[in-house]
Amino acid sequence: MAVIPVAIAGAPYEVRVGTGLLVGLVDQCRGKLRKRRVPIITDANVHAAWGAVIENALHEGGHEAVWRILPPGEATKGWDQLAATLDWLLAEEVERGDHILALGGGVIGDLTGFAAAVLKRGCHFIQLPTTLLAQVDSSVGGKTAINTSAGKNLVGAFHQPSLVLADLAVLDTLPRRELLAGYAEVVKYGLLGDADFFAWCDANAAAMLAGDPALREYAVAHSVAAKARIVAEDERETTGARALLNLGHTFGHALEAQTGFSDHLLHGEAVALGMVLAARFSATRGLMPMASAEHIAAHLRALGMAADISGLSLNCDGRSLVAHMLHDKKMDAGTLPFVLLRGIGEAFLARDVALDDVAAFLDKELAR
Ligand SMILES: NC(=O)c1ccc[n+]([C@@H]2O[C@H](COP(=O)([O-])OP(=O)(O)OC[C@H]3O[C@@H](n4cnc5c(N)ncnc54)[C@H](O)[C@@H]3O)[C@@H](O)[C@H]2O)c1
Ligand SMILES: O=C(O)C(=O)C[C@@H](O)[C@H](O)[C@H](O)COP(=O)(O)O
Ligand SMILES: [Zn+2]
Repeated sequence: MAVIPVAIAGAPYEVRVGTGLLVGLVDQCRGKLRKRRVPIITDANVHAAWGAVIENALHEGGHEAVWRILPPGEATKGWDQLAATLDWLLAEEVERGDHILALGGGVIGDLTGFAAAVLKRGCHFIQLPTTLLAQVDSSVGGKTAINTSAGKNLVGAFHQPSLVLADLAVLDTLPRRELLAGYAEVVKYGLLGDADFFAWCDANAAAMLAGDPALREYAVAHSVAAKARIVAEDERETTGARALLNLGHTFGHALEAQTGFSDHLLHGEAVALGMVLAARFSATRGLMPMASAEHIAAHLRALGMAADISGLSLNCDGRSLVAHMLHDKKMDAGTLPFVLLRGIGEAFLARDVALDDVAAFLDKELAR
């Protein structure tokens, strides 16, 4: 097992990465489960695949699982399910000192984390991430949120979990499409600040995705360590360090908004496309060779991922995608900083990007 400390001032915690952590859940959570009844929020797919394992683990440890099972999918991360979940937690008489368990992907983690942040002005939660994306990214760092009709993650809070248990065994039941979507957030760490890790991805991603256990553990632990370093430095995205984790997201969130936050385009798929767009846009500004941008696109394509928005049937122009971007949380006094690349492994925050240039660039990409 790899143990990665997340050194948030005032709220440090561990991310444990290994196989079989859920079977030993009560032991892993020692000192945190104060009551017999343990509230767990999950979705129907995860419950079907892993509910019994959790149920048994809690039972053997003298606890009882009390489930809230939500519909799978991005639409769950909204006002309706937040309100209903808060009402449920109140009915279950969850107290501030209790821990709520979030068993699922980023949708469940973001929603549960936000509910925990506002329930009684803040109670504890534990992340049990079950997607590759959630293990390498969303379960770590305390960004919690829901989507609104105006856009992605627009209502939320920074609220850190007390513990993250990334059990690699759960990846065995994850559909290939979800695995690939999660891989986008893995390779992101290479692209934004670690050229050696990108080279490792180039050499090992196919075998890692095919299920090699040692490669999986390395990919997850290395990604978590990269994220832990960044969020410990800039928990609330104020210095610019954490904003680099948004590589591909300004473009990606606009694509998600344009496709109605639906299964048509998963978050990770949008981020993969967004990273290629950020790289190509950087190249058009002379910041990096176009060959490097195309290397990224080719890397994703070789794994079976889409790398071109022209294949998406978006039925829109560049200007309408830019309109979605105006809701981006990085927006600052009328300007929108973009995470661009000076090369693979060299992301930076560009504050001088004209949105007309972005719209014109996107028009070309849509027609590619
Ligand atoms: N808070 C953050 O820092 C952060 C970071 C990245 C992404 N996110 C958010 O995370 C969300 C995407 O998360 P996601 O990609 O995990 O999607 P998700 O939570 O929708 O899960 C993907 C799908 O896989 C299923 N699933 C999950 N685990 C499974 C398993 N082990 N076996 C079988 N099926 C399983 C789910 O039911 C769902 O259908 C987006 O809303 C995104 O904005 C947040
Ligand atoms: O943790 C972060 O910081 C990230 O930006 C990670 C992203 O992968 C994630 O999708 C995040 O939710 C996007 O943040 P947002 O602030 O743009 O909503
Ligand atoms: Zn993301």
